[in-house]
Amino acid sequence: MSKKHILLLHTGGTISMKENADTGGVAPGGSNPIAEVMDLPGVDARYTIKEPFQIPSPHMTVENMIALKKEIEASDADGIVITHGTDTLEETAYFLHLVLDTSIPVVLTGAMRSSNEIGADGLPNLIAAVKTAASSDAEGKGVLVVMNETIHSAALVTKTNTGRLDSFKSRDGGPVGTVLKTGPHFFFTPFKTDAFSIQRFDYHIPILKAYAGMDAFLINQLTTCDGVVIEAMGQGNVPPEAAKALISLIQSGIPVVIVSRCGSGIVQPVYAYEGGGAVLKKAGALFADGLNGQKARLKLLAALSAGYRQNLNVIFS
Ligand SMILES: NC(=O)C[C@H](N)C(=O)O
Repeated sequence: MSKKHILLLHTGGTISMKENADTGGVAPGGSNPIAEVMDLPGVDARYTIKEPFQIPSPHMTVENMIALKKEIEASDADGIVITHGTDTLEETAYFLHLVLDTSIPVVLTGAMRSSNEIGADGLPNLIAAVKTAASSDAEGKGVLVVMNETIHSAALVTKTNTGRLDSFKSRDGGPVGTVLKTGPHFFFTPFKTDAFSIQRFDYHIPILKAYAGMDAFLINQLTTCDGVVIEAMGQGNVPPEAAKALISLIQSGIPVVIVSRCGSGIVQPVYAYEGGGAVLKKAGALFADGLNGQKARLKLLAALSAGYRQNLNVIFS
């Protein structure tokens, strides 16, 4: 059998950084240490290696994500691995999950420790990601994230811890698989919706967080936005003054998407008191199931870009 052809796209992040022995600071050096690794032990594949950019992932933009989409669409590889900073890895993974129309494996990975730190996880993560991308078992599963020998769906995974190697978790749905010495082993196939055919992406969609005593001040500044995501309390509730301001945004035609600040669980229009989810829903707020704020924002952006402005209640149902 011929070797699988893997397109490796390096974008930066800690996986490509080194710790300065004198200052302890972690930053990109002159060259990307992970891009120099050509011979991955235990993997039988051939590679095309590209480095479209080398940035810390807090610098990642939707434009960068679109550039990755184009690289993937232009490639004839059997599988794609993207190395990425972990801070926004889930956002790039989820955006690609929403907009790519492909069944080949697309796997993102990164590192919690830079290449010369004790316990550096970049190389083992890269090997596990390539093993996954080279497996036909990974086809048709949407975009995957491989960290710490665990395979996650881009739709479910989030970074849960600032520094631990096991930071990436799929809190509600659970991981979709694990990477063994022999290759990936899947527990189930994650649900994947049709790809959004995006046109433009210059939308202003801020994310707000609800807090006890939240008033209208911040929300009233958002009258020129294309949409707002609010990390509401519990199942999707906000304080009364914040609710009034959100409802007036909705009435002026601005989509308002409700997620929960809990970090786990599904938002539901349960509570019918002032500011409760049932009242917000009745006023036209959109509920984003179990998505976190940063993913709900990308879903709204993709839906607006694909022309679903009048059907957002179908997309967020
Ligand atoms: N572990 C990491 O990659 C974090 C880094 N700040 C980044 O996202 O670029």
